[in-house]
Amino acid sequence: MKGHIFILIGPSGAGKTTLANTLHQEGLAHRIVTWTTRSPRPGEAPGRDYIFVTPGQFDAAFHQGDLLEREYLYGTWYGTPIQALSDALHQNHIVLISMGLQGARTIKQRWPSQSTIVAVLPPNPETLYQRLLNRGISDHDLAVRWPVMQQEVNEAQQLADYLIINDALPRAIAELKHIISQQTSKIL
Ligand SMILES: Nc1ncnc2c1ncn2[C@@H]1O[C@H](COP(=O)(O)OP(=O)(O)OP(=O)(O)O)[C@@H](O)[C@H]1O
Ligand SMILES: Nc1nc2c(ncn2[C@@H]2O[C@H](COP(=O)(O)O)[C@@H](O)[C@H]2O)c(=O)[nH]1
Repeated sequence: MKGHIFILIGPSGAGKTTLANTLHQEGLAHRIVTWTTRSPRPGEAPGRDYIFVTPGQFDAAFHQGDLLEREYLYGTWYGTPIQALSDALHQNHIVLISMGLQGARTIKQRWPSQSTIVAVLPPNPETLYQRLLNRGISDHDLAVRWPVMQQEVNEAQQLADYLIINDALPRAIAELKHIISQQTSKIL
């Protein structure tokens, strides 16, 4: 198996999804659609951005063994479908996925030599705050996500193999491509 999983971690709003979507759309990395019990945001499509399910459906999938890991973040469950991820690795894909810290640890333990953790961090807290507002975050979500931001930054820095400061987006994209090239010996 020569596939590789690049896991993006970091606080909410740091730009993990934006970076991942860019490389997915350019055909440079494989997307795994994960499961969540939250509702879609405006512009999100079921099956493309997430598999949106009820807590009951999520629980059933987890207990049937369909999810490799599950993580409770910001009052919501998230989980990775095991079949899709194993298939992608067996097909030698370069997978790029955004995850919470606990999920990243689980994947690293399972595929230590085939996974790389990349922390995506904002240039400063003010910019992060503004990006969350620009994304149209609700007062409730802001109250849940913002207070844990600094702890997420600290823990992400400790866990990651690489760090990207997502200031100017084109630069952050170039850095991510460089990391993937280094780890896989593929020129992106
Ligand atoms: N370099 C950048 N410059 C300006 N805006 C950016 C940049 N990167 C991302 N954004 C914007 O910031 C917002 C948050 O980005 P994104 O949704 O990708 O964050 P995230 O890390 O995936 O968050 P979450 O963990 O909540 O899923 C989005 O509106 C996105 O368009
Ligand atoms: N451990 C996992 N974390 C996941 C998964 N899918 C997404 N996530 C992470 O959840 C937060 C919040 O996402 P949002 O879309 O509600 O803003 C973010 O950090 C994602 O990376 C997963 O399958 N497992």
